[in-house]
Amino acid sequence: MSTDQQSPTDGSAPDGSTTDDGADLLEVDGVVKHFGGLVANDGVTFGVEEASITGLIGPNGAGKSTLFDCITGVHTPDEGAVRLDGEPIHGLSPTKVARRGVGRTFQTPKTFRGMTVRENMAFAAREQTGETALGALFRPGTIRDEEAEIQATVDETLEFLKLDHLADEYASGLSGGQRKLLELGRVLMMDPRIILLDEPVAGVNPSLTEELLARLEELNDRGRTILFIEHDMDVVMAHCDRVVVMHDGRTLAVGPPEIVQQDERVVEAYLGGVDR
Ligand SMILES: Nc1ncnc2c1ncn2[C@@H]1O[C@H](COP(=O)(O)OP(=O)(O)OP(=O)(O)O)[C@@H](O)[C@H]1O
Repeated sequence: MSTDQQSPTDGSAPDGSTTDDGADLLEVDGVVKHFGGLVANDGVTFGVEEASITGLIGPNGAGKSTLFDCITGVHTPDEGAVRLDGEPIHGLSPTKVARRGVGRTFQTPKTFRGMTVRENMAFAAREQTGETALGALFRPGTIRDEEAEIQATVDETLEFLKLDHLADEYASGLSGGQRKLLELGRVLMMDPRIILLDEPVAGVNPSLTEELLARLEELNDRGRTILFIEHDMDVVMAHCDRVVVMHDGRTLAVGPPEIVQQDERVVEAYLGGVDR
């Protein structure tokens, strides 16, 4: 990546690493991803500080979802590295990346519609431990203890998300916003170090949007690191400590929202209509 993609006023070093005090939990380092002749990610570089809320923004087609796919093991970058706590995670399978502590939600939530809310949550925890039927057969006592622990965490998490009154409803009966909360719940059951959310409030009604954002803030207050893609600039400005702007597959700017919002290249590329 050429160094001139980073804003000199953006709080990041020319190579995209942060110069703030906090350590970067997630490092995206020169990630390149081609689809045939199309370069969807072209040297994307930035860091996500531990216990921060970072927003990833950029026009349609900027390469944001592709980058999430490169971070979470759906795609292997053609070049560059993704590190969690200093350890490379690029090239691992999505399951392995999840087990390392990277949780992810999708634009369209992935829940099992034929399972109840409670079953969806418990299933996510079992997926994370990789428990097999054969293993369960040989360790019945341990499994009973683990199961009780899972159910207790399910109850606690549903209460936290204010979904406890829906515990025995089928996921198919939930609204879109409730399904997004359930998907967040499934991710929390995996106890991730960092949560990646792809447009968490898109298409969610205003009261549930507030609920979801409040839950994210609370998770962050408890030390959870969050990276989310969002098109709603009011949400980004109100809730993010740092913003990463992507354009044409590249990192255009990285920094605090109020600084990034005033970066002329960002305004030109993306924020033209935002009041400053
Ligand atoms: N699997 C794929 N095969 C071919 N091209 C792809 C694939 N996935 C993404 N692309 C292309 O890569 C570019 C970046 O797409 P991507 O979905 O990552 O952008 P985005 O910033 O997430 O956009 P949006 O905000 O619309 O979701 C686009 O030109 C897209 O058409």
